[in-house]
Amino acid sequence: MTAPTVPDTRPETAARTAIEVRGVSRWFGNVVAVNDITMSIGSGVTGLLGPNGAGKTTLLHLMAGLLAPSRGEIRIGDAPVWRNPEIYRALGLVVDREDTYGFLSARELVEATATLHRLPQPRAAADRAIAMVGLGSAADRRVDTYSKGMRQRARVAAALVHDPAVLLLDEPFNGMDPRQRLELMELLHQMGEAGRSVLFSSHILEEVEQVSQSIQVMVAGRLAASGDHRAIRRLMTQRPHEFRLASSDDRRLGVALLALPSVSGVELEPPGLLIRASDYGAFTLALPAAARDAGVRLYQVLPADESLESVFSYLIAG
Ligand SMILES: Nc1ncnc2c1ncn2[C@@H]1O[C@H](COP(=O)(O)OP(=O)(O)OP(=O)(O)O)[C@@H](O)[C@H]1O
Repeated sequence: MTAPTVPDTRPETAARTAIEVRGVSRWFGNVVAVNDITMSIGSGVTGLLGPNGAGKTTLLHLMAGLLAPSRGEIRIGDAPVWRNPEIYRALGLVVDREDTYGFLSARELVEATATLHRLPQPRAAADRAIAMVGLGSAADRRVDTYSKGMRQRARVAAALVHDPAVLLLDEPFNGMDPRQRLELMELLHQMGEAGRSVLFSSHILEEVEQVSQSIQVMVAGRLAASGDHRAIRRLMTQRPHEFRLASSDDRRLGVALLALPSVSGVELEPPGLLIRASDYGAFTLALPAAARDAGVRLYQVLPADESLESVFSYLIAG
């Protein structure tokens, strides 16, 4: 039997520590949850974007060594993840479940985690992690008296206590209010800036593009796209799209819009207009000027097929 490889987690090598996913599939009976994924995650913040059921949780659990790949391999740094408990020195995971012991304070929770990691000074490590997530003043209160955002912070502190080079978070923004969301985004950003590889899953593009340097899009178990937020936004907006418009003169507006290169169809559908645009981004940019030039006042512009599923199915079809 070969000895488990210990990944190098010194801060100066963290920037090089990447998660390498090579040809990984995972199936559960007949369900293929992750289908032949190859990706490489470097330092900084990466968003794993996909609709419900895309396979994000399964992929994160594979990366965290909690699940065996049915095929392929995942490595962190130079070390395989599966059957390699040493990997947990380099890895922190925040799962998508409210499974914190409510009777503990955040400090007790984080210190217990530090002890499990056999850190030499668990108390000091817990204090550091709690300060990082900004829970200082509430750290000695029971976790079940916290808001959802505070509980999430406590769980992030526990995942961070051993200063891992890689942090994985499953839907960390779920159920948070806008302020808590911003605070957590700032924290992820700081951790990425410090050279860690931070990967978090989400089904909301706006959330992912605000904080991620790079985005991996998963649909139906497959990697559908990857790139920086501009490239992904472009992919999602330069696509055919339908809009419903209401205006002071729909007929006149319809004629004016037909002249736009980004418009491929116009139908008068009282009480408004149905527009088929060949390019979402170009159309939304051109619309206000076209209406103004035609002397028409716009009352309403509604995307007619804005569901995330339609965006994602376009991506896999494309
Ligand atoms: N233990 C399991 N047994 C059987 N099927 C599973 C299991 N875990 C996941 N699946 C299936 O694999 C697919 C991917 O699920 P997964 O939870 O990874 O997706 P997800 O993108 O995280 O979605 P969500 O955001 O809804 O959790 C789904 O069809 C799911 O039903």
